[in-house]
Amino acid sequence: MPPKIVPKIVFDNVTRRFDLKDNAFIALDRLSLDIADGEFVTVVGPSGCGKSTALNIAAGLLKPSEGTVLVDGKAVEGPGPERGMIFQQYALFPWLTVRQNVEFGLRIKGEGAARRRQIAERFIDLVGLGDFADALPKTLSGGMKQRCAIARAYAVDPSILLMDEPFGALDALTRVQLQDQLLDTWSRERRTVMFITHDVDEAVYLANRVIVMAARPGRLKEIIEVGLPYPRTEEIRLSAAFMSIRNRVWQAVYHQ
Ligand SMILES: Nc1ncnc2c1ncn2[C@@H]1O[C@H](COP(=O)(O)OP(=O)(O)OP(=O)(O)O)[C@@H](O)[C@H]1O
Repeated sequence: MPPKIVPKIVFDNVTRRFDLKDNAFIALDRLSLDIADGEFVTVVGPSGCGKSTALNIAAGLLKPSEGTVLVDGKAVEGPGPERGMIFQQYALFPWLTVRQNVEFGLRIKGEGAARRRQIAERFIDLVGLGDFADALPKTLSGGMKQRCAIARAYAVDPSILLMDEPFGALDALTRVQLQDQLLDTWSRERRTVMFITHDVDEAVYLANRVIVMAARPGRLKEIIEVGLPYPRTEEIRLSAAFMSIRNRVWQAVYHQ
């Protein structure tokens, strides 16, 4: 018998209610979803369909009302170093330099000074901020701040990246560059990625599978296999095959 493959992340019938004054509001209704080790999934859907709620439950920042999220077969009870989070708002420490921001998680992890510096350097270079290692966040552009946040998340070597609209605030060109950089690192270091976006093109360009959600109550609507080869290139982005998948995702999101 072939060995049983345990998915990296399992949403098992996950419901989250928020208690309002007179009633309970269902933000996420019985979400069940398996994400394989090394897989890149993107999550799209109308505003309020529970995307961030699902991601925050996987991150351990929010408890489900019912159901469980399992990571490597173990129930999530809180945040953990194997899960890195990247948000739309860069969430850098403004009083620390790029290097100090990137070293921050390594310090918590207990890495010594020399090793911290070495690892930070590697990831700062990877995201193209080598010339800005000693700069404070306020002197950086939005794209550069997000690169720094990505370097900080990568540096602690999480096996899972949970990304909540990380490129949402960026201009189109920076966004495309960061998408390519993210795919490049993902293909070399094979992390499992769950990535929320409002941008259908971005969702298709990055993913193995696109998870489409619906609102009121927030729930899984459809899973669309992308099936395009990696590395993804401009040629793929402009191809008829890409367009056809993009149109399917668009229909699923906007004609609910
Ligand atoms: N702390 C809270 N208290 C009450 N309701 C909440 C809370 N957090 C989220 N909600 C509600 O749950 C629903 C799902 O929210 P969530 O942020 O997960 O949606 P989303 O799909 O990420 O939306 P968006 O695309 O706009 O970011 C929304 O209707 C929201 O108002």
